[in-house]
Amino acid sequence: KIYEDVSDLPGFEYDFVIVGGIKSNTLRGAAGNVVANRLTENPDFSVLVLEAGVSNEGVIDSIVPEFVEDLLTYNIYEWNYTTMPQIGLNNRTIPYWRAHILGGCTAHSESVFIYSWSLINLWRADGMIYTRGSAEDFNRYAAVTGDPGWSWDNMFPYFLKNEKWTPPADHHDTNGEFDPAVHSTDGINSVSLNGYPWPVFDHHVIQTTKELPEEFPFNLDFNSGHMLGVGWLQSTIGGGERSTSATSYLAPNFIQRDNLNVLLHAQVSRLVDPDKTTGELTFGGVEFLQGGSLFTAKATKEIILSVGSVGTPNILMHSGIGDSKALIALGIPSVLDLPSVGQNATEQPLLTAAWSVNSTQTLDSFTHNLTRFNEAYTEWNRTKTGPFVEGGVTHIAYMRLDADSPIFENVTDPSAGPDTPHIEIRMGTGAGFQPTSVLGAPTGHFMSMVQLKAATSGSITLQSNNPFDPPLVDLGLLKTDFDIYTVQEAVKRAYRFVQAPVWQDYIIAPVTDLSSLSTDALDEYMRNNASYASHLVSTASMSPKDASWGVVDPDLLLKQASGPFIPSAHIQAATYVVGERGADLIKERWK
Ligand SMILES: Cc1cc2nc3c(=O)[nH]c(=O)nc-3n(C[C@H](O)[C@H](O)[C@H](O)COP(=O)(O)OP(=O)(O)OC[C@H]3O[C@@H](n4cnc5c(N)ncnc54)[C@H](O)[C@@H]3O)c2cc1C
Repeated sequence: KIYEDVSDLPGFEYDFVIVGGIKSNTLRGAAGNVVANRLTENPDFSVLVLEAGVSNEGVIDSIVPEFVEDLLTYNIYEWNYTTMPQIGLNNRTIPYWRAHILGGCTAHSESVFIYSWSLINLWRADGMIYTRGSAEDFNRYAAVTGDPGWSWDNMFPYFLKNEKWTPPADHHDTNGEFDPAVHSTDGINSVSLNGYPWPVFDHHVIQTTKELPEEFPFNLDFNSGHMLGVGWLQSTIGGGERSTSATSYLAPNFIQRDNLNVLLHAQVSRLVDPDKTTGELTFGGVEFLQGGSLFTAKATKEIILSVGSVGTPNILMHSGIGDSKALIALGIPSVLDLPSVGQNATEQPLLTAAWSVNSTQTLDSFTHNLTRFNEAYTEWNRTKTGPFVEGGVTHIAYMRLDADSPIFENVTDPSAGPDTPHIEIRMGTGAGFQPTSVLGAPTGHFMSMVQLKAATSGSITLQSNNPFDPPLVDLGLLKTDFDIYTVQEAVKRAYRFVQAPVWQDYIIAPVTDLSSLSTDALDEYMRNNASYASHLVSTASMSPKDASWGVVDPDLLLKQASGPFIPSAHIQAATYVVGERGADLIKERWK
């Protein structure tokens, strides 16, 4: 059952208390709901999920795939963080999106509409993109943690357990657009190919893989563990609606379980009642705030912290778990000295390139024209079909830097292996990916590409001992030579992509000609325009049981004394399977 008011809660003691869940209308908060669903499969377990955010029920921007970023502008669905000045971005501070809604960030990812001059400008971030990462990514997790359970072969069944492969909204023939052998129709979370065709643009992309097959080979399915090449986008969308961890794992049939309780508007401040008498540190429960009052929920078996990569270190540090010197300096008594808490914060930088095009078959036709926008919305409302059933991206290209790239003279290759990309270029019709500041007046028809990859390192730290003050978020964007080199190389690849003969009559001109910029000028452009992919990881990193670094052990248990590796992908799929395996590990401990 989902409760809005603490006074309706059946009690304050449960077997498991899960902090952080997500409801359906935004795009995040994936893992907590997965664990809640799987634990309550056992009717003997009682579970409480505490979620600070609001309900996703009926939040239209979290349901219509095309409205992906709207929620980012509505403050109640957002934690409203702002980053620290980013040295690599010429000291810019930027808003850092984190969902404040049931379903977490899976419920609030993509599109911001700003209505002005009767035009609709769209600045698209990211959303619903379903990419699992490379087999090598997972095999590296297994090797680094010393637990083969995290290998690709062992995690693959969890992808199938999570995923419910669904026909696209337009029911088009999907033959040749994915590999059914690596998908499952038996899972919980809907995944589909795009459900609205862009025949002209689609043809140009696929034709490029034929005209430039060496640099841009076609990849039937980048979710097979082998990501390199250009493939059709897969998204967490089903029946023309966004699928989130709240809509899938907390769907009505699951939420009716008597042993599953979800309390919204419950912001957890810290873990309470630390006890070291048995030699092992335990906590008795969690303290949370609702309606101006503090309450405590007790867990008799386990507390599961699943509050995302900003929230998790924040709660740990306010509970006295972290770098003890830094905590004591803020007046927080140290309970466990774990200096890795909040460190290694790893994000993917993102830069956009856009071109005006000689075609009216673009998303701009709908987003720049209120009449067509309303027609499309009406179609979506009536039949869950039309251009609003997807987020705007059509394909993704994954590629590696050349093995003899000069950057490797001084930097060790950070990728997980030779079958793992350094660069992602995702593409689609429309100026949607282009910040309006770069585009100017967003009239006309465009196509755009987004480059991301690389790995930066920042941190989540505290500004005070008040758990309700926002933490300090440093993404460390574009701080390293490798990141700068890789984003520059990604820009060059994007321009080489559109040099395939097929684009000749289609492209009119780049919005900003990045190919004509000198290395220094491109560097400056990146620093002034780059953003992030919303893929923060590693702030509570996993390490081998006996390692002196890290925050959790390979069983996902907080370690006494416990290297950031971001998957070469968007990260909701990885989050879902960590939740799935995490639930199995907990069930195993308590069977
Ligand atoms: C704008 C955006 C777009 C994205 N697009 C994509 C994409 O296209 N594809 C993809 O694969 N990934 C995408 N991601 C990333 C993906 O959504 C996240 O990796 C994933 O949701 C992480 O899940 P999580 O459970 O770790 O944390 P979150 O999703 O952040 O969930 C944490 C939950 O905990 C709650 N919480 C936090 N603090 C507290 C507290 N103190 N007390 C109680 N509750 C609390 C939050 O409100 C939230 O509901 C996107 C992320 C964003 C922000």
